Amino acid sequence: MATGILALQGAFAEHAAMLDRLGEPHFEIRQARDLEKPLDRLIIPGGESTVMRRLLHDLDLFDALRARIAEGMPVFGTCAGLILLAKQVDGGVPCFATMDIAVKRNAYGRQLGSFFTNDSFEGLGTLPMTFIRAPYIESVSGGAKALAVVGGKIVAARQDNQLVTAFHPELDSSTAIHEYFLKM
Ligand SMILES: NC(=O)CC[C@H](N)C(=O)O
Repeated sequence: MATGILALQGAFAEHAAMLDRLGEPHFEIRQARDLEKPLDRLIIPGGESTVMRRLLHDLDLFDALRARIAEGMPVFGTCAGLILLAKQVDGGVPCFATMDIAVKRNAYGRQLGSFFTNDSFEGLGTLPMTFIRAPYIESVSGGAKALAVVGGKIVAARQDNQLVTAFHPELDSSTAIHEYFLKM
């Protein structure tokens, strides 16, 4: 199985390191030509969702990737990646809009925007969670289901082939969420 990591901007190298730890092959997606390779699943990293959204269009990646996600290719979005998959974005503009979640960007405000906690994740037990200028999910609808709630806010969700976290599992020691994704 070939895992592509969107590598336009942000924390793509950390996801690559995580997949290396799991012995899982991967490649970077930087330009349309990279989509000629077999692609079985996609990771969209954290970073700046506004910049990534613009680059996806400028580099002609948007339509092909959106079609693949809509067809059911497994996709894992962390932080900015979560924002890019959401149908509704408070404080931003939807991008792929394939997931029935409403998200709030930079939701914790400047002071509290970055923090660390340990909290429970559906089916995986207690996991480390690093939040960096994080969004949270205001609501899930349709086929989307919450997988983790921290301080009353939904911070992870899944809808069929789409998995999102508001935090950054690629920055912590636990490989559990990446393993969960690789089994989807
Ligand atoms: N760490 C992150 O990915 C932050 C997301 C960023 N605040 C955004 O809106 O894109």
